[in-house]
Amino acid sequence: MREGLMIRLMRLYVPSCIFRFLFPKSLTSLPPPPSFPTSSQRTFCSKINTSSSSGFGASKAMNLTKKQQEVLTAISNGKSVFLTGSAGTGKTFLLQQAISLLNQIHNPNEVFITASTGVAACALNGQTLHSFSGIGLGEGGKNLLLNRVYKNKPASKRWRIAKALVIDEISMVSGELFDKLEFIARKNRPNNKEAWGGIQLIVSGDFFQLPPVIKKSPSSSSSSRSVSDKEFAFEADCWNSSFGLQVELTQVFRQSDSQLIDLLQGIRRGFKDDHHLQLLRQCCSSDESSLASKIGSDSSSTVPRLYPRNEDVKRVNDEKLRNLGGEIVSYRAVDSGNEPWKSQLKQGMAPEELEICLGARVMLIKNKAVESGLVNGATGTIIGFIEQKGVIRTICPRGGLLPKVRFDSGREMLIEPDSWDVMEGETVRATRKQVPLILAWAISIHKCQGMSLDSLHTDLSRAFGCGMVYVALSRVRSLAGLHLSGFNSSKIKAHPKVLQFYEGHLDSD
Ligand SMILES: Nc1ncnc2c1ncn2[C@@H]1O[C@H](COP(=O)(O)OP(=O)(O)OP(=O)(O)O)[C@@H](O)[C@H]1O
Repeated sequence: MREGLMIRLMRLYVPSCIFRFLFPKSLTSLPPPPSFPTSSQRTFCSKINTSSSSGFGASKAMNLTKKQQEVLTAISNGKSVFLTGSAGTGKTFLLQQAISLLNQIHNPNEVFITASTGVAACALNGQTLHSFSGIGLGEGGKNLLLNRVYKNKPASKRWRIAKALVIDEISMVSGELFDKLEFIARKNRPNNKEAWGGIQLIVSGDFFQLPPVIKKSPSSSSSSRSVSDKEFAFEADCWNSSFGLQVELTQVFRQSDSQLIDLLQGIRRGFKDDHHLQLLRQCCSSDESSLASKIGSDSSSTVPRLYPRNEDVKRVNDEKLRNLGGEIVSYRAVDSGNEPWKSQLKQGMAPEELEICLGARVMLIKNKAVESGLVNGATGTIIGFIEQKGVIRTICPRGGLLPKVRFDSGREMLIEPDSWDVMEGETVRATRKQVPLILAWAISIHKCQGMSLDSLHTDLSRAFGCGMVYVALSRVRSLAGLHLSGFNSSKIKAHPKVLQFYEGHLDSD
């Protein structure tokens, strides 16, 4: 870290011919400095337009809040940071800024971008935490996992050379795993006795959102230590020594309606306030026909349905597609690269096979034209298929038939294939090429974590566990766009340990 800062400072103050002589490699690998606003430009809030863009991942010209700025300053000072906050407070947005900053401070080949889920990893062009760390499924004691990493040469090299490690969606990493990874980091870096062997750690997520999937061992008896002892990462023994700064962002950008923000803050904490329940009941429409009579059948058919379970998502999308009765056009993804990175492509948003037809409801899963709102999460309808020369023939049927989408904003666009990389430092390890669309009549709540939607309908009758209701509801931008069915206040749940963790000791704005 100190070396990176020194290079940046010298770059500012040393004549370029001398700098090039001193750091021939660094000079070519360091991109221009980050363009986040300086402290004198902290005129946030009033300049923010929260309603115009659809989807997530759009990086418009925005000013950072004081807290967001502080996080970047701490990172450039070499601190390890835990970044949290409720849905829509800009964690992902800030993480993207942090990644470009880290890539300027360090050699990008020594900066590793990971996430606990394939969807989140693909969204950041990173790899899953499991594939980065070389621990396989992560089952077994820490020494067993360490030996597995020692035998995996590329993985132990990653641990040795890492200067910075980014972990997104930390809420889905258990405390048990967090401790094991810290142990592996330290053992691979014996010269540095600090936590994580001195790797700068940038961790982001909201523990009130989806929790880790804990496999209960069938052999565990009451006397043996349960796997759920350290269920959440903040319960890890090494948690506090891992960070120089733990920050909670509190300013919500996704929603601007204070009534909705207040309602979501309550649900996040598992509160069942009468006033909030009353508001939610007003959003209920018992079935599809009552939703249609409430908002009109044209509008109701375009509202994405969020379901807790994948089988419901598949059933609804298949049913709606077949009901249109049009000729199905299929797009088959082309994958390249080696294992284990290639397998991670299957966990991302881009489907192996995309089946669509005229009239199908679709969602964009890549930013196409940020300035016109054609970003990740924008929804629309297929209005035609047009033959195009020069596209990847193996993906597209009949040697180049591309789908044309009319987005809900009114913009139309021919959607060309795009690519998703699994990166390790600056090296591309695997790539999927596919048309960047998914069917959007229905989406799973797990996959929509991170999205912003103008409207949604969610059937919560099969919701399970803590945080699921909160994740579903917090995707919407306004109360007018929120439609519910199967709602039951008993499904609003926050974990008591999470509540306790957020009480007090985080630095918030
Ligand atoms: N400083 C800012 N000014 C204006 N808009 C911002 C700012 N920070 C973030 N945003 C916008 O707020 C929206 C939500 O941000 P983001 O998706 O990063 O939130 P998040 O905390 O990651 O949410 P979730 O937990 O649901 O994934 C995005 O449209 C983002 O561009």
